[in-house]
Amino acid sequence: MSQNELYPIFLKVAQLNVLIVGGGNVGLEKLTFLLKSSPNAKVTVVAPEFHPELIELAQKHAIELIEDVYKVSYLKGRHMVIATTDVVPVNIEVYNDCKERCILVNVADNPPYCDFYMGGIVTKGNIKIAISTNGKSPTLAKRLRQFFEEVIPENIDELAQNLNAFRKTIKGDFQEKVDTLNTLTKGIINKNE
Ligand SMILES: C[C@@]1(CC(=O)O)C2=NC(=C\c3[nH]c(c(CCC(=O)O)c3CC(=O)O)Cc3[nH]c(c(CC(=O)O)c3CCC(=O)O)/C=C3\N/C(=C\2)[C@@H](CCC(=O)O)[C@]3(C)CC(=O)O)/[C@H]1CCC(=O)O
Ligand SMILES: NC(=O)c1ccc[n+]([C@@H]2O[C@H](COP(=O)([O-])OP(=O)(O)OC[C@H]3O[C@@H](n4cnc5c(N)ncnc54)[C@H](O)[C@@H]3O)[C@@H](O)[C@H]2O)c1
Repeated sequence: MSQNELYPIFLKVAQLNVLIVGGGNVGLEKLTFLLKSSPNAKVTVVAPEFHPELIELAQKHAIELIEDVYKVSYLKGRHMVIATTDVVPVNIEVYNDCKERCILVNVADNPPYCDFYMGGIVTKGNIKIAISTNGKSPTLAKRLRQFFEEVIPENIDELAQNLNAFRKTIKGDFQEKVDTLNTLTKGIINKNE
């Protein structure tokens, strides 16, 4: 069985500069999922033309829109770039320009030109689960996201909040605190014990 070797991290996109190149259907889809998970993400979109829904979404979230074709100068100060244009050579140019500058880049729907993949994301308060199929089936990523959105209870966040409050009250050294928290939470997964 092949193994997913991607390493997931949870980015503070509100303090990173993200550039999306292209503002059509795919640009809208990527921006929608980015903002659904991270409503305060700092994003700029550059394109000569924008999907009307993208303009609407940008206004709601203070997203900067630049009405222009891609130029390498737009990479200045960016940490992460997502290329979504309908012109393959432009997407490849964005990819190469980013690689030269060590900027993380994703050419949407084009795995060989991705340093990272966007994932399916489930958020319940402070709890977040990211799903990857290693690029094998984005449809399955979507279905798994929908499944976990259904089955994970809304009040899972209360559990996290209560444990956070409790963890601040525990006395003892680090190991004693770890032991106390592990004993307390054992029942969450070992239902039969
Ligand atoms: C998860 C999600 C996140 C997001 O977009 O933010 C996401 N794709 C989503 C939906 C979706 N995308 C596509 C379909 C149509 C059906 C299908 O093809 O399955 C559907 C389903 C639908 O819309 O119903 C088309 C598609 N996508 C890729 C290819 C190329 C290829 O696979 O080779 C093609 C074919 C293009 C063509 O035919 O030309 C590639 C990628 N899409 C990824 C992410 C990365 C892998 C994630 C993973 O590991 O699973 C990766 C590798 C790169 C990337 O783009 O980051 C989001 C669901 C969000 C949600 O609902 O929660
Ligand atoms: N729409 C889909 O669901 C889908 C699914 C799979 C693959 N794709 C592929 O993804 C690509 C994009 O699809 P789309 O539906 O978003 O296309 P689209 O025509 O809706 O959008 C393309 C966007 O790229 C912009 N653009 C064009 N040249 C540019 C440049 N030089 N610099 C910056 N922006 C530029 C356009 O102004 C527009 O905003 C296509 O190659 C398509 O075949 C699309």
